[in-house]
Amino acid sequence: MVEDTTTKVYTLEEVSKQNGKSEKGTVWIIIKDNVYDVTDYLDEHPGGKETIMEFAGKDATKDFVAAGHSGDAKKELKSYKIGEIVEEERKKKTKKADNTVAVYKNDKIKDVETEDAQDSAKNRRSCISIITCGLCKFS
Ligand code: HEM
Repeated sequence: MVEDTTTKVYTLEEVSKQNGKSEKGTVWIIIKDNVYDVTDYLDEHPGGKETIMEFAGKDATKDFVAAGHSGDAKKELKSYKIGEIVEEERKKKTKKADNTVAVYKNDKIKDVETEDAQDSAKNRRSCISIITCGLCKFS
């Protein structure tokens, strides 16, 4: 039998529908652009069912990280992964403008300039240096 290794991708809208209110009562959450089906974990959660239910169908990254979960908790989380968020809707490395990308740094999202933008900034700086030196010579 050939194992299916392709990762399933979901839109934010698809995840938002799995908020525990459907007929099956399925609960999905998003942590760092990964999608987890935690339906069977709710009653086991040492932090309580309601803590997770608050994020049913939503992104729980900030609060999951803020709770300071142990390595064991992170390992456990992995076993509930069912897929990832579609590229265009991911928070990590989402192309923002032509010359910036959003990246995760210390669990905060930050826009950084791409190499092209950094190169053009360097070129601008060296042009200014040449003009300044020229003006100094003639004064
Ligand atoms: C949805 C967001 C989540 C929040 C806000 C959250 C919050 C918390 C909090 C506040 C505690 C501390 C409970 C206490 O000390 O009384 C805790 C413990 C714990 N949580 Fe969560 N939790 C979340 C999701 C999850 C998920 C999805 C898993 C695993 C599948 C998980 C696994 C654990 C474990 C194993 C503990 C025990 C302490 C530890 O090993 O870190 N949690 N959680």
